[in-house]
Amino acid sequence: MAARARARLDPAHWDFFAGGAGNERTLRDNEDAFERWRIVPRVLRSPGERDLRTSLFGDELATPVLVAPTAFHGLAHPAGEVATARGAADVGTVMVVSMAATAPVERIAMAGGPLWFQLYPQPDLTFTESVVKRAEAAGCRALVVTVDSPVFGRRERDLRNGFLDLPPGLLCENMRDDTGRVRNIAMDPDLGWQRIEWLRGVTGLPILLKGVLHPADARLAVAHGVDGVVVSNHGGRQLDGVVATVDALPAVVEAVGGRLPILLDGGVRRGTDVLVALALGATAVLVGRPVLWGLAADGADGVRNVLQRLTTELDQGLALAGAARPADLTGDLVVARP
Ligand SMILES: Cc1cc2nc3c(=O)[nH]c(=O)nc-3n(C[C@H](O)[C@H](O)[C@H](O)COP(=O)(O)O)c2cc1C
Ligand SMILES: CCCCC(=O)C(=O)O
Repeated sequence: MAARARARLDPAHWDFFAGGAGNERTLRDNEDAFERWRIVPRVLRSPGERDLRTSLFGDELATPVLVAPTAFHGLAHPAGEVATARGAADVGTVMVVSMAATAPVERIAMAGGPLWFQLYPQPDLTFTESVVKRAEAAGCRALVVTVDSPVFGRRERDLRNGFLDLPPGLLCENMRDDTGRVRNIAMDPDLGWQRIEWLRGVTGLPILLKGVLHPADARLAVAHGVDGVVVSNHGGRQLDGVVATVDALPAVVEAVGGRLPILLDGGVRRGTDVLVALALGATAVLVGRPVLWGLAADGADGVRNVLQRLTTELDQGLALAGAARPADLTGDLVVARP
């Protein structure tokens, strides 16, 4: 799917989607780290018909594989995020809409599937609040606050390509203010826990923090009353050299101690990767680039295809490991290779 996407994309846009920060160590390591885990299956457990349904914040999803928020789907396919949302809705999972989407959240919502909204809190609080209200009004079911980006990562492919902004005709439609002007997305170096407390007062939606890697931050997330944590390094696009997400997961799971759902993204490319993440304590995973490859290759069908394949592989993996449902995937079913 990646090869088909690459053949279709402008090379600078391929680099924007595929690339990471710095030497791309973390980008590579997210995938490689899954190679270091091995499954220790159970036998004679009569897994029967598997049941992949996953509850999150009161909604039931058909699969624990969600669509990570990624920017600029209009670069991948003319139907952009609307096509992505259709593919996700078809498989019965959540699409997390990026704040940097090239389609308005109201139109993405027309695909009918469950949406969450990803937020970069802006220094302008009045505007930030208006974006949150807009996402709520469009029917988004949770807010995913990206906390790993006080400044933008150094993406050398984009610097080399001179890829700085969207081409004419594409805009960050959810950055329109009440005068109709489209604002630039600001990264806020002053973002701190007080902003999370402020957000808690602004919205009744569940709040997830995306980009937690350190167990101390996971404990603070619990203390601040957030509703979920996404173990993520932004797909290796922010700080290069950061720990791979599946390697960071166990300590975060231990710190949270079951008080919040923990999700993971980064390097999930196979159903067996999902299986390993769930066995290590994640409730669900999100996929970024594979969804973009599906979108670029085949639009909504390609997105559906990618999500369905991961789900089918997970289903088969569950049966072969002796599990009937995600909750049966316990930590004893995986070992780290020496
Ligand atoms: C092209 C691209 C754009 C992204 N845009 C956003 C974004 O707007 N907001 C955000 O929180 N994360 C963004 N991310 C990070 C993803 O949500 C996710 O953390 C990452 O892609 C997961 O890794 P994977 O691509 O290996 O599955 C982006 C990632 C990519 C590849
Ligand atoms: C202003 C767009 C930010 C997109 C993003 O988060 C990424 O490219 O990783």
